[in-house]
Amino acid sequence: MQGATLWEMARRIPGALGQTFRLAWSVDRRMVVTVLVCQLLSGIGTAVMLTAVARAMGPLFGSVDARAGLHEARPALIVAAVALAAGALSWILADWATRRLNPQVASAADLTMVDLHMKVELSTYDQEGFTDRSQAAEIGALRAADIAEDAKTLTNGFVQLVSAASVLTVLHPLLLVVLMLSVVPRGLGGVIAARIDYRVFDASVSARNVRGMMRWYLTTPTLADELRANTMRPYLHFWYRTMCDRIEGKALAAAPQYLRVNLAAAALSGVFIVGMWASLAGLVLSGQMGLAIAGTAIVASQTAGRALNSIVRYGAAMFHHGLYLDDYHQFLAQARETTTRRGSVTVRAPAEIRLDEASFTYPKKTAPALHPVSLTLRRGEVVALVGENGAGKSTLVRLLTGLTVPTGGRVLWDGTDLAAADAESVWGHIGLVPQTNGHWPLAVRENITLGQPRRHGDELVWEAAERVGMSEAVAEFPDGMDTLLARSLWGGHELSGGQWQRLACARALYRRPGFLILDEPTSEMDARGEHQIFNALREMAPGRITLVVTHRLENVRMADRILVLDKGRIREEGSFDQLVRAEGGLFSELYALSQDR
Ligand SMILES: Nc1ncnc2c1ncn2[C@@H]1O[C@H](COP(=O)(O)OP(=O)(O)OP(=O)(O)O)[C@@H](O)[C@H]1O
Repeated sequence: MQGATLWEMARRIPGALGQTFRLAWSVDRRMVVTVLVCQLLSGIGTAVMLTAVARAMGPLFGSVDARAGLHEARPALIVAAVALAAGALSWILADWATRRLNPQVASAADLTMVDLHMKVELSTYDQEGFTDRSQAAEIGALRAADIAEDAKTLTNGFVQLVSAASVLTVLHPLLLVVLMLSVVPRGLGGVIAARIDYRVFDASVSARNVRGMMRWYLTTPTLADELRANTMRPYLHFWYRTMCDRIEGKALAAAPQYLRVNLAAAALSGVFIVGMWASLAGLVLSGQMGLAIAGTAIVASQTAGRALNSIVRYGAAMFHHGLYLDDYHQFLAQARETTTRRGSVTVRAPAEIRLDEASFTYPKKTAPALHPVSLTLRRGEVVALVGENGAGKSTLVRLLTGLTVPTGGRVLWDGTDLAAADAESVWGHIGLVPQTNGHWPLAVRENITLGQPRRHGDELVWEAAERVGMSEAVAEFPDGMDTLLARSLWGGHELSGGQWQRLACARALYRRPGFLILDEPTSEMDARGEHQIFNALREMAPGRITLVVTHRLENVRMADRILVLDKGRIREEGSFDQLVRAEGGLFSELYALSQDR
């Protein structure tokens, strides 16, 4: 942007028009055609109106008897009035069609973006600048409807201009040249101002992003207790204010630049307008143009002037919004490249999951989070995965579930390499309770069935709630299964931390997956809840592979096998009794520490 010339920038407008057209065409072709036809009709209306006015001017001003002149001009005046009305009607219809089109364009742009976010590989989130680019693209998506509006007014300006300019050229070509000159400075001014605007935005996109993220932390009820009780407000206020200042500073620094550009453009444009009126007067005084024709020239020049103004204004706006639209399209192209596309092999619920020297190193990290690991999990087994913070447990879970592919080695589900398997088919067999689970602002029923809706009744939903000890609580909610779980929304109900965890477990159990993974599922639960969950796991174990990640080492007694992960390596493996008794072992040390609190 810094180095782009005005010409290069002006050249972007057709591109932006094309992008907008394609977007609008993809959502509602009928309305796009309506807008285009109405634009054309409104232009024809203007041309007919101006030609008729030119015809009427002669008898109106040339005749000695005003009554006779009016009579002679009447047919032309009627044509002018009808053309004017038809033009206005076309414009109104175009406006109606755009109003129908715009919300659809806005939703389509937004939906595409949100959908792509949900489809990209997890590693995309680790790419440098991904969140900033996503934020810039979001602005593009928000502006998509504005651009459609700009495009309509801009193309209308062109149609009007062509009509008026043709009439004006027939009257005297000089007038057209001078008129054009009067608008060019404002056009340049508009484009330069748009460039400054975009630069300001671009310079503050990171600060905006961070501020937007922090805003959630400062305003959400989830953190309201912590924020108040720990007197965090003054520092957070200072922090937020600093981000506001940074954004504000960029905008304020640009204000004098806008002033200079606008003043210069208006002054230059004024000089050319005076020039046009002077040429018109000169032509009349020198006898090269009759007064009647001069009258028509004034009407035509006013129309052409208005059209040119709207071309300039909306061209600049289009250019401005088009820059964001560019960000949007660039982001879509990049995000599409990183959507999860592994392979086409569909898998079944796994009877055996095997890691074959699988390792993983996060981008921009030199040390692997997981060193080459080989292990096998079998259907019917309950395996516990333990280890200290940062040992690599969640990373291992992501590999086993195909959420990420290993950077070395292979993960095989019944012999199928997950790197070549269809990711959706893999995830269809998984039930995952992650460390941080979503408190989805949906009804209880949707919170349990989310991801695997079933048509036939609520029986299985209640069963899942029962397994995690939530059925009594749900029955007492104001609307039972229909209770909306979002305190921030009208009529919403809030759950406790432990209840949310129980619901996340219910969701995973309801899926009846082939591979059930629970990552710290009971950290916020009471003893009864914990007991219920582990009972449910044991009951359901025969039909699936179960993996439990936990720091509460008492809980791993129920596991058939325990894997102890240490700094990205499996250090120990065995039953609870074996590991507790192992002299100098990491598990026995951690267990002893947990007993010694
Ligand atoms: N997205 C990421 N980008 C870079 N490094 C990461 C990322 N996620 C995790 N790591 C690093 O990988 C290592 C293993 O992290 P992981 O989350 O797998 O540990 P964990 O055993 O699940 O820890 P905890 O018990 O605290 O949940 C850590 O050193 C962590 O800093």
